[in-house]
Amino acid sequence: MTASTKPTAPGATDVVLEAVGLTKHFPVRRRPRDLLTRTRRAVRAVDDVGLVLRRGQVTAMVGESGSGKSTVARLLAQLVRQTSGRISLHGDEVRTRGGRAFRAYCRRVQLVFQDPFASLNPVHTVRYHLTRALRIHHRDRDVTAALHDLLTRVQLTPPEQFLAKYPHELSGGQRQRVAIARALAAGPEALLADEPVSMLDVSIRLGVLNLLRDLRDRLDLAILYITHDIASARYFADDVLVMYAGQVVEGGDGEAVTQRAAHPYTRLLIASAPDPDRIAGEADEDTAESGGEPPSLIDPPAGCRFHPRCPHAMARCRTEAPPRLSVDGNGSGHWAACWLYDAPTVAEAAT
Ligand SMILES: Nc1ncnc2c1ncn2[C@@H]1O[C@H](COP(=O)(O)OP(=O)(O)OP(=O)(O)O)[C@@H](O)[C@H]1O
Repeated sequence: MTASTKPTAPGATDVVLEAVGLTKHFPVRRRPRDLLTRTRRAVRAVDDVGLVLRRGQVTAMVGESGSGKSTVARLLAQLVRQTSGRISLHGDEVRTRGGRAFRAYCRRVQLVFQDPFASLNPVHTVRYHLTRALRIHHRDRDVTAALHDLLTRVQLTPPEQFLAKYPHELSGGQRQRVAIARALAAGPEALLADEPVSMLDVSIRLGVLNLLRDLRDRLDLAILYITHDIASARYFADDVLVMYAGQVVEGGDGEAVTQRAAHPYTRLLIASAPDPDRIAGEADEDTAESGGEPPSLIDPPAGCRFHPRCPHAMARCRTEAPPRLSVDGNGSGHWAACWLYDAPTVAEAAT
């Protein structure tokens, strides 16, 4: 049974941002032999990705390096243009770049980058960064009060102590809080957080994740949390999407995906994550054989892109790309793009 792509509870009115069939291929410079054969090659960074961000919910996008997560964030933030597919905010598709509707979209969908040091200008103070963002987006606001609000909201208090500081005078966690405050200055409805804690010391990561959770609850933000760390997604996200080689291979509510992972790749990710409860050397029998590397995105494998690494690969997996299939058949919304969940295929394989 193909899983429904319609949003489940909470209702469709809670949908803030939606992407359908989102695809980004980066052209690769042609080699001399490509000129002869007229081959046009491309890195298929994102292929046919669908996602929904809902008000007051965190959706985690998990996958290993190079799986296309950051490209999805840059597409949603309109920093790069998609090759195909559509992105809509409250049901309105973004069609043109420029103009009032596009500017409103860019205000309402804000991106927080992985490296707060690189995203803040070292020659400007916190006051400058935040004032500039406020002036661009809300010319009529009382700036002093707004600065105070923003810094309090990201728990940099007392605000007066931080306004005159330069990025190098702040800790990594404080810098990321300033970057988050700058995103909030626009008054967004969706926040795209691209590995927001991966450059921070382990000891302060939890504080920043708790801040994002607090913002989700207080401001009803729709948050996309991009990470390679499935353990943090388990802790933090309402919904989880798992990306492999440019495609989303599993999705559902956070608990289902992380506690009852269905796709062999998700199981591999979980088995590879450090887990203090697992005895060293002990491996899930499902994942023990799944070694190997992710495939080339210029020439990805036919069929399921995970099949060369999959311990359960069947003949069909090598030729046909699996659709989203319901994992439990009870309408929970937990799905996997894996032929293991196609009843006729499994029956055939068993005979
Ligand atoms: N501008 C670009 N031109 C060509 N290829 C690109 C470009 N940007 C990204 N890619 C390629 O697209 C693929 C996906 O990259 P992306 O950065 O989205 O992955 P990621 O999952 O975010 O990885 P990481 O966690 O390492 O950032 C990679 O193979 C990358 O080399």
